[in-house]
Amino acid sequence: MQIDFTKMSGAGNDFIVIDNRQSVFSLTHEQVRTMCARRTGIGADGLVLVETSESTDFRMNYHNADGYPGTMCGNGGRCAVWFAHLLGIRPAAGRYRFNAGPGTYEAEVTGEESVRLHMLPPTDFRDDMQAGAWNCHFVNTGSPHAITYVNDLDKIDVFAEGRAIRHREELFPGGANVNFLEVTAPDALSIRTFERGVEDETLACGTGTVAAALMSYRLGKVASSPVKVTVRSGETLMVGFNDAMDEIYLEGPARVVYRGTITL
Ligand SMILES: N[C@@H](CCC[C@H](N)C(=O)O)C(=O)O
Repeated sequence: MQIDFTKMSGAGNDFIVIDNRQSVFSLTHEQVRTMCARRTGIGADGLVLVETSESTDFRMNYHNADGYPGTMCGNGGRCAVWFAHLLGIRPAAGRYRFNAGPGTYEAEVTGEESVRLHMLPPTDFRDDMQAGAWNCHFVNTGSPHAITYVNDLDKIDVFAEGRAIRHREELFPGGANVNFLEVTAPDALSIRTFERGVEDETLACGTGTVAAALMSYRLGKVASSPVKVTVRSGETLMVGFNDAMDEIYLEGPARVVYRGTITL
């Protein structure tokens, strides 16, 4: 089976994006893992299928690199919108509505390879959860995120420490993505994320970035919206929100890296 794909980067969080509006592909867990494998496959944090939807412009069907369906992917959603724009799914519109999991999302193209995604309200804020030596907070922003604050982000062994927290099922049933945050200004953070389903540190995580900004505002660690969040790739994502946290956006780059064909 030959599959045409587009490799995309959402601030360094990278994805294999496939136009599956004709429902040609029904990829197995092993096929997704094979495609996402860094050394022997295309290599990606996840795989996005853009599919038809009866009620919106398209459906985003997201899988993590481990081959299993993921929960909401913020950077993947932003890449899917730019991909839809390039496909001309709604020519000259610029504003899109799409389904992802149980949710419906809105987004707009804000410039060349720049997308603003409107996120659903967060749920399940929790504080002061002790994961070994780490005092964690938790919130679900479409995906589950554990959050801990550090003073020197570059010195953290994100793989080892993040993996240990990720598997604390007694604290986070089903596991969680793990975010290490450093507050750098009254409106700015730096973040590093160990991602569930990738089982490694990623260069960015959209729902993690949103979790970081909302948690930090709620705890009084940042003073205003929007919050500028510097991710591991060095790029910046913007998170804007109102005090009620029922209007939230994630904005940043969504780039085409290359296009290719793979034979499975
Ligand atoms: N990188 C994504 C998060 C994808 C889902 C996450 N790995 C999970 O399984 O919870 C993002 O940009 O939000």
